[in-house]
Amino acid sequence: MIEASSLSKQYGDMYALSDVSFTCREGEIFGIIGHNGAGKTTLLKILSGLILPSSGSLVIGNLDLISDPMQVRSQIGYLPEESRLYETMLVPDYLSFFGEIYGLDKTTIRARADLLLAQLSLQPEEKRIGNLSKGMKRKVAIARSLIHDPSILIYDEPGSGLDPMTTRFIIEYLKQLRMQGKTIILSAHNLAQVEEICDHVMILKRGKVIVYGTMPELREQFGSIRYEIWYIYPENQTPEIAAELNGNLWMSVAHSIEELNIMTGTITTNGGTVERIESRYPSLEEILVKIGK
Ligand SMILES: Nc1ncnc2c1ncn2[C@@H]1O[C@H](COP(=O)(O)OP(=O)(O)OP(=O)(O)O)[C@@H](O)[C@H]1O
Repeated sequence: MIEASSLSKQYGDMYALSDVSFTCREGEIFGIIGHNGAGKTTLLKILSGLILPSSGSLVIGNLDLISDPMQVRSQIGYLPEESRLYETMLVPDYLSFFGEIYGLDKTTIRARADLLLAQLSLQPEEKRIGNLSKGMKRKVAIARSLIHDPSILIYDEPGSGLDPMTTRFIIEYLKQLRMQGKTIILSAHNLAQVEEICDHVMILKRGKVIVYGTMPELREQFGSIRYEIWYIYPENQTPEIAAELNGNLWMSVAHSIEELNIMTGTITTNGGTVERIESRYPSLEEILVKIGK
């Protein structure tokens, strides 16, 4: 469990983070979203022990990050938004190098590296890192974050700038890691992916938490359900209510059950036949737009 209480980070007079508190349970994927400059990277760097907060506390497992940073760091795998890889190294040597930094023995490093290369479909044996594609480099950075088998993964934009196939691969891999019991905290601009994989989502705005919860909780707080009524109308007749024609079906939107009842009543009274009614929930994107910059 990760427990952040009133974390703030100040640069001069500016607060990159202000009074951020949340709880992340073991084995879940926790998504942090927000517009550019909202404070996501700053928070992820604090969580990974790279920078210290100006105030507040952060307890990871039973350890306090501020008083026991080395111990906490050994449990964390951090994937920065842009990783600097050693371009002239071969991937297995690169992973061995980081395994040694974490104090692992050669046999363990070899076994872990082989497993990670297989899981990530990386067979770049003979290529230097500098000659790999962008997607492969991202996978190497992910392998590096996992070489010491950490229980917590802090990933900054894991799929950014990658083609859809590689992004999909990484999303599926993150789901596998969750099944293995890893706790993952990630930031992402691709909100559809956040909706797909995150158990909890936190929205930051100018360094402050606007809301955090499950997707249904966020929808309840920030968006309202709407109903799409799909119907057939007598030929050459136009509905009395706002509607758009899609093929041979008209579609009108109701924003409450009361409105839905009134609209379906009007449609049937005027000779229309309702084919189906679909509930539409706001997407994370609509919620973020509503919250604004
Ligand atoms: N070392 C620093 N010195 C001064 N200001 C900083 C520093 N690091 C971050 N900031 C500022 O803190 C704010 C939050 O930045 P941060 O990088 O955490 O945002 P972000 O949500 O990750 O943005 P993006 O989506 O663009 O990556 C920004 O205004 C940024 O300019």
